[in-house]
Amino acid sequence: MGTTERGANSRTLLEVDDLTAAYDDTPVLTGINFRVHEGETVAILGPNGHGKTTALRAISGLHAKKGGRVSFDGEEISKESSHRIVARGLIHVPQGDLLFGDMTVLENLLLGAYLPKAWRERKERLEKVWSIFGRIHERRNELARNLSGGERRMVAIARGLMADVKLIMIDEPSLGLAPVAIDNLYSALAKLNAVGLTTLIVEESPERVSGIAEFVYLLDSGSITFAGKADELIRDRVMLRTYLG
Ligand SMILES: Nc1ncnc2c1ncn2[C@@H]1O[C@H](COP(=O)(O)OP(=O)(O)OP(=O)(O)O)[C@@H](O)[C@H]1O
Repeated sequence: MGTTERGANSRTLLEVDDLTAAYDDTPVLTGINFRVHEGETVAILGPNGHGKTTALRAISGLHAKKGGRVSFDGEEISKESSHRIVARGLIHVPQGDLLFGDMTVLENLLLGAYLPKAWRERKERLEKVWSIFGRIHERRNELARNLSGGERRMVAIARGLMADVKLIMIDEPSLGLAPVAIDNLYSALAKLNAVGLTTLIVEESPERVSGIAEFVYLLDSGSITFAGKADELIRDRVMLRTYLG
């Protein structure tokens, strides 16, 4: 189990070494390396189409890896099924909402607690979810299809928190939301860290995550081209112009 300069006292929860992935013969990830330590909020940033979603899908077993090694909580998971990876507590909230529109908010959340331990603890977990996403507590008996885009995004993330989560990976939570909805969502995401959760967020720009991410990686054309603080990346005008336009 390794540590790096940024988290000398915390365990490494997710280790990704030389991960490669492709669609048929087209390479998308050309060997990426990164770490997430227990209790951290980390972001993977980068322009659209450069491999961020593919990286999350490869880690969570939804897309076949070509090569490399992924370890979670001290054990290699490179070859495991997505079902087994979820059971280990590595939860992936994909892009978009993927809610069941004709079910209530509460029913959607309970779907996230489908494994036996999570089901037994569902009441406590709901209390935790309400403490983070107060807005959806007010809307708990509403059909999901009647929610705003920002509320739907909150429910999708909250559903992930109903599982036995050790690390939650959230793919572009701000996608398609109005600025005020993004602000509300990010205020809630800041609380994930406060309740001790470990979070990996994928976003396009460093400004979005600078308030909550302790460490960021820039993914460009399938490679990590920057690793450091979000503020350093924001100050690095050349890097920003080159990669994020
Ligand atoms: N199912 C697929 N089949 C073939 N190519 C794909 C598929 N999904 C993604 N790609 C290609 O793989 C590359 C990386 O896509 P990916 O979705 O991982 O990027 P991204 O950085 O997450 O961008 P976005 O935010 O737009 O999803 C892109 O060139 C994309 O066109």
